[in-house]
Amino acid sequence: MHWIYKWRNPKCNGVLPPGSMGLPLLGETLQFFAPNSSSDIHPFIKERIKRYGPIFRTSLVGRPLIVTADPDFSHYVFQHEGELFQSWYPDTFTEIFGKQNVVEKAARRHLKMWSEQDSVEMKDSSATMIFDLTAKKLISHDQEKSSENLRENFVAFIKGLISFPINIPGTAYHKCLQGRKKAMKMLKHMLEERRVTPNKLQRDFFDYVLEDLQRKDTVLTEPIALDLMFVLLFASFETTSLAITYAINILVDHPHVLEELTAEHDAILSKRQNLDDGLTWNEYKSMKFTIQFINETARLANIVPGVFRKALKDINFKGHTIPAGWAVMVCPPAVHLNPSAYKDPLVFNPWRWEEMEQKGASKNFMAFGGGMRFCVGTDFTKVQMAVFLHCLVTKYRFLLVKGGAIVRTPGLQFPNGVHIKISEK
Ligand code: HEM
Repeated sequence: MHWIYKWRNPKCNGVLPPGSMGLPLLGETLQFFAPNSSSDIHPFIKERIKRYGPIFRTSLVGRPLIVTADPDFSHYVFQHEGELFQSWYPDTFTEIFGKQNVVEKAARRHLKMWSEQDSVEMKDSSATMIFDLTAKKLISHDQEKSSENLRENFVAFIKGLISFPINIPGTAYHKCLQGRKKAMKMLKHMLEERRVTPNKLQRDFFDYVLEDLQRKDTVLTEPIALDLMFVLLFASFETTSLAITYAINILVDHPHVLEELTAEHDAILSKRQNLDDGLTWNEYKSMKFTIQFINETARLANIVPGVFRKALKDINFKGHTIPAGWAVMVCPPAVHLNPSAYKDPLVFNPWRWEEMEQKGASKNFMAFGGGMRFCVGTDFTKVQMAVFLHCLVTKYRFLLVKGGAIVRTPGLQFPNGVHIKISEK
């Protein structure tokens, strides 16, 4: 009884935010992961905001946690990185790579291939496209030629990312650790090979990292460099492919949006002298509606349902105390679906971005995080999506053949896939 009492009433040198710690050990994990098919704020969060307000406590996967749906507190968490809060992810700093013609070539090649099939499942196919491209640019990994399945290791890693830390064979956590271990082993092996035989013909991001490792004034160490490669590969392919799939799903359902998008891209081609030339940076910069469309996609897709931090000290905010050591989950969907920030928040309306901030983070838009750890891949993702959409709408038409339903667990999922038929115009 004493133990249960202590579980339900954790120690705090002030006033803990209201909420329930759920069952001993399990906490409220099962409710958090319960699938939900609405696009609205996940019922786990919505019910608790109603009951306790926008900052509440809970326990997930064995950890005490403060959830914030409060724009001010979420902003405060992002702004005090390193001082009051610390990320749960490995420390990395990086620079993003890429020339858009590489992206365009990949998009054209894949679209052509897909148009020759009866139908394609967008989530899997776009993940393959993005992973192939990123893995090639970062580490010259060619999935088709390699005997090892690097992507499979990342999929296992992602699936177990938020799970009970029980490391026995069969659990998602165990598979996650194994996935990371195998991927890290492959990366380490590559690094050792590269040291012996540097890549001279076609340099990739790994070569730049290796070069930096050899400099005297570098802050990089081998483990940091390997972590960096791992984080970049992991962060890039699942997120962007979900965003592309969500975008296609939207276009299928919103012909007037597709019409305006197509008009913008047709206009780009009509101004170009040689149609075979690739997209230019200026053309990308002129894609005003496309960027509004991408922002609205990021707002409603809510690909990252929670951003995690750990409180470094006791923190007092708006009458609540966040005890040192507790985890904090900033909840972007609650901010993105707040009717006082977005009129009719569940309606897909890219035109609303005409009056809103066009890029970056704000208190009301945190699809890519905020503060010091703001997503380094934001611009790369936007370029990738814009180039893909350009290649798609200028040359192809598409229709949904099967699937398209959305479930959140609470991460975005397409349980029956999004099967589309693509054909040349
Ligand atoms: C739709 C696509 C994407 C979404 C929604 C997204 C979302 C996010 C969010 C919310 C964060 C903040 C995490 C935090 O504060 O703890 C983040 C960080 C990060 N993202 Fe992305 N991301 C996307 C694409 C990418 C891509 C394409 C890359 C790399 C090529 C990338 C690399 C990173 C890295 C390395 C960080 C960590 C930065 C740090 O910890 O300092 N992301 N992303």
